Amino acid sequence: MLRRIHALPGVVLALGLTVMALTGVALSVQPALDRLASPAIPVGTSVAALAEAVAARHQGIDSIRVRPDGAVTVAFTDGETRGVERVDPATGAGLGPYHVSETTRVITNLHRAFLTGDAGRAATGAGALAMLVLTVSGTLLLARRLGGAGALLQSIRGTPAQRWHGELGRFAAAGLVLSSLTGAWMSASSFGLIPEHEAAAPMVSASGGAPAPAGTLAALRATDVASLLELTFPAPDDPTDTYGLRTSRGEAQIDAATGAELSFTPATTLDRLNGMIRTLHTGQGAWVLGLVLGLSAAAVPVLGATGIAMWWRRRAARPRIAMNAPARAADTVLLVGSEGNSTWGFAATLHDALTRAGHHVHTAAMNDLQPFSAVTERLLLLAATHGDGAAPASATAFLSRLARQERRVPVAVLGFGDRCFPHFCGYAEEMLAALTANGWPQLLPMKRIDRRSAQEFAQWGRDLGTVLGHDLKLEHVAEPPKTVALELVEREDYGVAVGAPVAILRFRRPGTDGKAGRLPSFEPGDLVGILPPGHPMPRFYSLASSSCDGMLEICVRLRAGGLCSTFLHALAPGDRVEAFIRANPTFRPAAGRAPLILIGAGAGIGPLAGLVRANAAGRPVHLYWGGRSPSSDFLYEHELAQHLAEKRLTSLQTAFSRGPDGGAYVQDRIAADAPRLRELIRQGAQILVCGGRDMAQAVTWALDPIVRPLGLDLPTLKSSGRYVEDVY
Ligand SMILES: Cc1cc2nc3c(=O)[nH]c(=O)nc-3n(C[C@H](O)[C@H](O)[C@H](O)COP(=O)(O)O)c2cc1C
Repeated sequence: MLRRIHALPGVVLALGLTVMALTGVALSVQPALDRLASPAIPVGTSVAALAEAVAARHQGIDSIRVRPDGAVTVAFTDGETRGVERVDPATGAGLGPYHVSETTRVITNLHRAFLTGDAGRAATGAGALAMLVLTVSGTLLLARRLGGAGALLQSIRGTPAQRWHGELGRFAAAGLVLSSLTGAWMSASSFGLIPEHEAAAPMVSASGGAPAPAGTLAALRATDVASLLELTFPAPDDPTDTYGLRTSRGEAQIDAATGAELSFTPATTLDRLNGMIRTLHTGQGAWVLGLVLGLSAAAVPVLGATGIAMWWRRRAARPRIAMNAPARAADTVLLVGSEGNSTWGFAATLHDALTRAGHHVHTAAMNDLQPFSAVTERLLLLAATHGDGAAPASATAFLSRLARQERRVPVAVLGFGDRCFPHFCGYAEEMLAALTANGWPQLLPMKRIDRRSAQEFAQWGRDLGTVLGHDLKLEHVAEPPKTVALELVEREDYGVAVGAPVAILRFRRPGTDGKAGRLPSFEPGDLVGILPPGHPMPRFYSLASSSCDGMLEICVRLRAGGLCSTFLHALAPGDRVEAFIRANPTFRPAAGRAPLILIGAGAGIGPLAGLVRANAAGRPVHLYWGGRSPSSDFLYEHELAQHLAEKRLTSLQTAFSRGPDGGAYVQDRIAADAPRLRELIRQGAQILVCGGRDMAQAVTWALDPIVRPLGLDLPTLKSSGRYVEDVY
């Protein structure tokens, strides 16, 4: 719901909000320019002295105004000539005619009303409110994603669009809340929805005597120019007319002959509030605030573009569910937890079969769980597992939402996973434990589906049909991933002599006329899915290059009986494979220049070497890597030496289990380097680990005593994104 509140106005109003924001940026620099252009208003100069100095240069004066931008102007009538000039508030000397440039006028009009009068003003008012809703909902979404309000400043992981959106959003949030609240207020008061105080001056009777020179009038002598807003002069041919003196304290009428204060109407709280809101919105008279608000507004176009990119990606990735019943009318609620979208395909098959059997089925992402209606009879949960037994993207908020659900209905959990992972269907199990602990009745015992097995899914469908009292045939045909052909151009072989063959394989996209084609976009640490010939199930490998390197590189260890690794190891230059890219945004270096500690073993060096290669900016990067023998499987040996010389790599520690020095593992190097690693972690270093599960486990044991004295532990580092793993 919150995401919809954020995404819908964001996508629909992006263009209008961008116009308002960019014009706001242009106007925000005006107070600083005005501050430079206008002489400072002195303290200690009386309004009387200023009025007298100005009166000496003109035949008739209508008013002296101190404008919100700090300029002091005089409206005068000299015979037939009327005009407005800027004056020096200290001396009353003329500084030339006052005018607002045509450009500023157009920008202001665009900002306030899209150049279209009242309708435009109403639209910008609604835009300000929408911006407020977007900022507040965006902050709540970010807090939810990072694990609560207390985690709002933690590093943000995800795709580049997600990271830019989150980083800029939290940078600009305070300024945008201020601008949108004050903008909505000003818009409401311009339409009379909030009263703008305009107290009528009381009727007074002036003495009617001959007007005295302005410089002699007591009430004007007692008022400092620093507090002046406006002084209106009496009409020269009307002896009963008075001076009108408006200051921040209120409005007074002054007798033109005696200088006595005939009336005083104090400024109300509403007057002061309106003035303060105008200053907070425009920054006029507060130029630093103006610049801060301008910087916040400058983030809006980027927030709009990245927000639309994220929305489009999510929309395009999700399969269409035909005949999706609204939640309030559904007897069956089917929720999906998926990262790579394949579980959505199973959900669509189940949804169709249940709908054909006469059920009203509402299918949605697990994060979009809504309170059940009175007609809801059952809940079906289809959940994949990602990370290391973790929730997939569309289920991260599910368990906390489930805890708020009042009604319990019978529930069936179907886990999707891969038996090769130690936490097979770990997230589905975590979910089941939470459901059981909270007293949810089970519709069916939990089932785990290995590697998207259509047979296991069909079997579960039969069991579900038995419980529902009718046949349920689930014939799922997995949609094949959209692949591209890749051609092997180069291979390097290692490790044969030590019984651990590893190949570095470099592919290109075949193009026309023998030229390379355009590779899909990817970064080191993303995954490439490769379909072994005749097998629909892809195998995933971590990428050791970025698409900017002009080739796709992977490091593959030959596994005994491994279908895909055997296929890849048999490839010769010129051979082709069918492949697709799967982003792996959690395994990325955090933005900034904090040191990186890269730890890996064997073929796990692939993505780490790719990260080092991409470090042209010379960020401190320390690599710990373990192999078997320096003479047989020292992967990337020459390239790493070059990276050290070019400062892409700061330090390299290797460990060889069959080395000449008796053998050591990467965790031994870590333990031996404890003081240096502790110092790097104290400086905010991020740790990225890639390789086999046993190595990763041994690394956590070696690191734990290193981080403890810093008041840290690995779960904390993991949850803040400072310890990330790509483990297989
Ligand atoms: C990076 C990655 C990590 C995974 N981690 C696990 C895991 O810890 N346990 C598990 O059983 N399956 C794991 N899997 C397998 C997925 O759960 C399985 O492929 C599932 O069908 C994916 O569904 P989805 O495409 O809807 O996200 C992982 C898959 C990937 C790509």
